[in-house]
Amino acid sequence: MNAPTDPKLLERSAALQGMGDSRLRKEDARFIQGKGNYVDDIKMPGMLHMDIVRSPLAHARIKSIDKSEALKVPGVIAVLTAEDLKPLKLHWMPTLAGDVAAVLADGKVHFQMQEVAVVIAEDRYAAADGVEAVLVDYEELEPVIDPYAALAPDAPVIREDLVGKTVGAHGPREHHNHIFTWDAGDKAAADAAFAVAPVTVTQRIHYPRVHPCPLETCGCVASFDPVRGDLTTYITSQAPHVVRTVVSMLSGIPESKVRIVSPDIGGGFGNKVGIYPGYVCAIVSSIVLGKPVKWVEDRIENISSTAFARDYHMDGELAATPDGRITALRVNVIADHGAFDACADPTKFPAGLFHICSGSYDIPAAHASVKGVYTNKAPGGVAYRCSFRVTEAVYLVERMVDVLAQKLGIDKAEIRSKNFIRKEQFPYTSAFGFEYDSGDYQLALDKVLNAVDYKALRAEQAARRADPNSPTLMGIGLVTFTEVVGAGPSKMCDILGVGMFDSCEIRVHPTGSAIARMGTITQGQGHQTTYAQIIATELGIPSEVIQVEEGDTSTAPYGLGTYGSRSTPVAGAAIAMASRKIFAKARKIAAHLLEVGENDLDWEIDRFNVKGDDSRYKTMKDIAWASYNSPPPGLEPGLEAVHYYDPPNFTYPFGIYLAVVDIDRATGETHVRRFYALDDCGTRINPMIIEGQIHGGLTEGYAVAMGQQMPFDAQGNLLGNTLMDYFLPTAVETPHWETDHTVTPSPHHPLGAKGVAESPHVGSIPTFTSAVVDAFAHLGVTNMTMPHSSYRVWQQLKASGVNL
Ligand code: PCD
Ligand SMILES: [Cu+]
Repeated sequence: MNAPTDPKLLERSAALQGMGDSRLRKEDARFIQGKGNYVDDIKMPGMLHMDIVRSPLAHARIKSIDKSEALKVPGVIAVLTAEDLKPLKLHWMPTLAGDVAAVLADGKVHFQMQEVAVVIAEDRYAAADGVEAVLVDYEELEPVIDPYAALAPDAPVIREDLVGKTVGAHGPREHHNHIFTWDAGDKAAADAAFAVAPVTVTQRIHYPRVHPCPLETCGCVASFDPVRGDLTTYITSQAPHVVRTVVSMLSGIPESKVRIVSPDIGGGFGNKVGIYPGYVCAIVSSIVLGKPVKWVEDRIENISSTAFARDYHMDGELAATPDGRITALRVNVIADHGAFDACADPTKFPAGLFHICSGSYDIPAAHASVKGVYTNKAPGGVAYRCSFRVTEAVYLVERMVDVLAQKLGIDKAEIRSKNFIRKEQFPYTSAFGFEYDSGDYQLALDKVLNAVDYKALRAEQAARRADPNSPTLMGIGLVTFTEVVGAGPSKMCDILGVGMFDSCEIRVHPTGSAIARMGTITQGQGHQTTYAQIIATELGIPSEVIQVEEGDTSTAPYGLGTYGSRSTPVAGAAIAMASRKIFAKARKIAAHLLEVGENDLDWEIDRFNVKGDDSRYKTMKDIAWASYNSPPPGLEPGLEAVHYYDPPNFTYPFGIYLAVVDIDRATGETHVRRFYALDDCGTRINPMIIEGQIHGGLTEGYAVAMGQQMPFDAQGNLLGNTLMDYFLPTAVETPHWETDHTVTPSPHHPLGAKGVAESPHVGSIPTFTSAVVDAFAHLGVTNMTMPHSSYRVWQQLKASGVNL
């Protein structure tokens, strides 16, 4: 469709608020009035409250649990332990990664704050008092905190339930604390390239453990109806249909009698993909007691026991020619998965999509190996604003390219440009076998370098370095990343056997408004706004009268949910395809009404015109009415369609990020002077929402790079599980963001759109590190471990002898 120029047509097109329009968010009218409806807002008659007894120790045997005092607390109705769940075979549950996790500790605790027992009471206060009164007698065991130490031959056995199990869900296990070893690429080819390489660099890079920390913590209200035998659960889930399937499998209740509803969600960020013991216990309690049971965790519980992210210890190596052409990449990772392997990845990918670690570069040979290890820490390994370990992969390759540039004395921008996959090489198959769909990296890089006047920045930096009295060190960070999002083609991606397609159902009503439902679920992304825009453009119905619903498994078609920036690549495509089914039927109806052949019609914004005579037309509104009133003979009445979209490939959005920092030589404080983010997500549906998503992702990237961390002491105590310690930037700390874009459509997506929401997180974290390290580059520093807090940067200032 060509963009109209005629003012009347422009007006008609603008009235639709379709794709490309920065339409204001429809959901905000409710949110800014405090009218959101979150899990904790849900109250049901007779509802009981659950609270959890948690382990103070990281590794211990449970000698006894005494419930008697707790049961005397007024209002306490029941206390459940693993012993009570055993007859139901629910004391352990399967994880998404093919392991099992304790629902309630079965004889042993494996991490601090692990769930040991639950207390059900008439109100939240009584439940908390009950928790205090449960007496658990522990026998301390030696905790295993360091993942390298976990692999020592004589390391304590963490998972006694797996003793003697030599094969796990992802292949052989070589040690009692080893989970899997995953390999990708061609080891022989990479080794051969290294053997003859004139230049090689190596670097150990730790990406520390962090937590997604959404503002709303996790929780649910489970309500089992003993008369009808059906179960409704309101839950903070990014994947309600998957929860329904799992709940049915675990409970034996037919899936048709299980209804899962994700109401408004106060941020997900990967933290709300998995199934937590609290959910299972609330559901079991509701079934056993025949009453609704609410469980909502508090902040400390959220940070210390629900899914963490990252914790990758990476050894990277690059081989190159003396002029900076990369010839091979090798990487070995020790992945600390905590006590249970509960990573939320597509089933066949224990290390997620780490294969993207060859980045935006045409690297002929590459090999990656990831070893998963158990430690006495909370389980997780989720995609915190990242498409399954893409953040770790991008961090690795971008750090390595900087290290190589430094060794060779080549500028960061130049070495990247030299190794880019060229525009004409797309579709490009990487050494790891991923087929990149489209990109134009050089165009985007040039745009950024011009926008910030890179040459002038480097000149300023040189002058600063030459001045021994300069109060600050100046650093320039540059990252040119590629992501892989839109899981995914069901030939490659599934969750517990269910292919990772997504779905859309659209019904156009007689008066021309419509309702659409998808298998995804917004957590703040604005799907109600943007999804309507796709339909508006496809069908010529104004966005304003298109109602978008998600998150209720009783009404929405089956879908795999929202995470990994998959909604636009997968559900977005399903929306386009469902619209096109309706469009095809509408054309038939229009031809019938106008008494011409279908080929004699032209589509124009919101109507079919008779070719050559646009005084004869039928609008989509006319057609909707006719479809219920006078459909052509032989055509069934109504105007609706369902589409399940199985994408042929992932989409590969990319970006070029540049940061300028000034580090105070006295205090180590890092001031972000400039942050320029150019993103390319193909066709853009709502530029304003994209900008908001980028601001959000950059802010979370700033949080991770500059302050977030989850340190453990030798006993396995998590130091800092409140927002006093765990860094969530506010408007005060957050730098100013400059955004820009190029548009390289995806050739295989019906709209040309790629995902965007994770890019700013994935791309910005290595940019901050690149900038901070760059401030010290002239002093021989090649790497610094996040977070780059003032204290740690100050330590580097001292170590480099440049503190004031
Ligand atoms: N091309 C394009 C793309 C896109 N878009 C838009 O934007 C958004 C986003 O998208 P995407 O990218 O597709 O994504 P999604 O799927 O939807 O989402 C997801 C993401 O999202 C983000 N963002 C956000 N926001 C908010 N507010 N909140 C939240 O929570 C969140 N989260 C985060 C995360 S983390 Mo993961 O889960 O970790 O994996 S993943 C993630 C939406 O609305 C859409 O429509 C447009 O417009 N265009
Ligand atoms: Cu990830």
